[in-house]
Amino acid sequence: MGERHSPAETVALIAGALALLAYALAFASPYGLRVLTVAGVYALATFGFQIVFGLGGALSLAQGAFFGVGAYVTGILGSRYGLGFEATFPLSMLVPLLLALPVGLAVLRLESHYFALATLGIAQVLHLLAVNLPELTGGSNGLAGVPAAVLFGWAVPRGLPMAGLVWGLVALGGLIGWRLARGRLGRSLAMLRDDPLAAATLGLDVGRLRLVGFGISALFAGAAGALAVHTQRVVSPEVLEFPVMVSILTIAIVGGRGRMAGAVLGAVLLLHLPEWFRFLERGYLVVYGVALLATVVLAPDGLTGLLDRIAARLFGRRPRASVEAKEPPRPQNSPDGLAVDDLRKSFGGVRAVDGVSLELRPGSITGLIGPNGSGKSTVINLLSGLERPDAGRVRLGGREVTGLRADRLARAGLARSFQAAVLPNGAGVLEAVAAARLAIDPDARTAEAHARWALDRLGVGDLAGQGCDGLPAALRRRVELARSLVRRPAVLLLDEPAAGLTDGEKAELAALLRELAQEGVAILLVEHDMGFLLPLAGRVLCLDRGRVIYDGPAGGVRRDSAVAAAYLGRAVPA
Ligand SMILES: Nc1ncnc2c1ncn2[C@@H]1O[C@H](COP(=O)(O)OP(=O)(O)OP(=O)(O)O)[C@@H](O)[C@H]1O
Repeated sequence: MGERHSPAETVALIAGALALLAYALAFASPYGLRVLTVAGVYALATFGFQIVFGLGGALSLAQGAFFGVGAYVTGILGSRYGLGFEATFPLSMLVPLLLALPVGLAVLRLESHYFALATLGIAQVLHLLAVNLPELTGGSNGLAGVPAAVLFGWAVPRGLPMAGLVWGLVALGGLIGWRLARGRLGRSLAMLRDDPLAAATLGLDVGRLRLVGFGISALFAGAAGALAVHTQRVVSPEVLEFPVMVSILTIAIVGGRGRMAGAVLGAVLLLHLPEWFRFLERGYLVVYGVALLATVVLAPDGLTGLLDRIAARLFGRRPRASVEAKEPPRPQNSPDGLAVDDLRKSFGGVRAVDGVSLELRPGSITGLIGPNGSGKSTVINLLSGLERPDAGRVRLGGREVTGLRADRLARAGLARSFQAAVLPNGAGVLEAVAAARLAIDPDARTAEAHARWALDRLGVGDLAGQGCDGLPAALRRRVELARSLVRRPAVLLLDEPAAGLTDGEKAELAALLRELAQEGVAILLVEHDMGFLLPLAGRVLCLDRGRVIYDGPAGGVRRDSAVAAAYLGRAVPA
């Protein structure tokens, strides 16, 4: 999170760079230099893939295709039109980007496996085009005699100069990729990787973020494709075939998902393995397969993850710089709260929500009860934008917001919790809470200071340095609530926040909710636990099969015959 490299990481980076330099200058044969150059090309292509796939979790199988497009743009413009590197290189990045944007708009909202297939389709269409447009592409033979990269009038020869050019661009690309990954984009992408719906309820525009990631991946792939052609001096449909994609995917996974250093490490290793095991001849593939399997099984976070763990064991974990708590500013709370009129939603034949009207006034706590399956969660999903209503109107702060997307509603001041608290896998607690302000604070340190304030307010400030994984359910709920609180919402929708809490914890939660209401937040509380809910809520609505069967003061719920009938066979919960 916005932090610099640790000393150990810096030493490792410098040592790695020096080792590569020494090898290139003193030991590498011309052939060895060529392998090293190609490794650099693949590292560059993988930087982009680390952003879209490693961080964003979108398995884009178009990365190989963008690489191929970049290669063809340089090949065609260089060999047919005699354009120099200063023109072909940027165009080799731009054309894949121009391809990625419309394609991305069309396919990025698909579910992950359909998205992977759709992007694979792009690669196949491009391959067909490359083979079947011989006037332009040279057909299946491709184009030979692509000129050297001409830089400031100097034709960069193969060997050391070309290796220098490629690795110089790898250093630059790696730095840009690292900054992107550590910055707001990378942190946002990492938040939506595991649970895009939850990320949207924090105000992140999932579609736009993925599109930006996809576009960046195309830029990197195009740059790599251009350099590949200058290294090989030929371009053929092979650059658009699946092995390129498989190599990029393997490099990312072996090196470590989402890590720029992983892309470099993975590329150098993967390109050199065949050379090191060449003496095994055909047996090499078995060794390669076994090495790959071993890495995936033994180092699931890749080689960089493994190195991290070794470093942590040797030097101990880095103590987190302690973060000063800072109260996030309150936005102008919407004076009118949330007003819902005749909301309806059916799933097939099931009328999950059937004409619900309610009003959440600033400073009020409203309870929503009903037997299992009566539509309570669906109401919250409709109000938070995760489902679109079939009919009805919703106004937030006096503004019509019916059918608005979850991220827009979140940015308009609405926050929600889930029945099972959703926290990002592998993230630290402070990081997870700070991430809830990604849509508000561009600066990570400010977001962390606000996150610390929210955790303190929930009495779990001491969790700040811990990871989310493995937290007990009650603490997960508090951390999730901190993620709502840190955004200073005007309207807070809570789905069974007291489930699984001890009596003491419930009392603390009740006190906090009262405080929030006093500050002007409008709260909707879905709850089965009447002992918790009724003393808190001013007003209670009871749903049965999607309809409101009680709407009145909390005190009247237990005496109401319709409520009793809805819970027939079960007593109205204690
Ligand atoms: N995505 C969906 N697709 C199909 N049916 C759904 C969907 N979501 C909810 N339903 C149905 O809508 C009805 C209301 O469900 P909902 O989860 O809103 O109830 P609930 O009151 O929150 O229940 P619980 O107290 O068990 O959480 C149920 O019959 C449920 O099966």
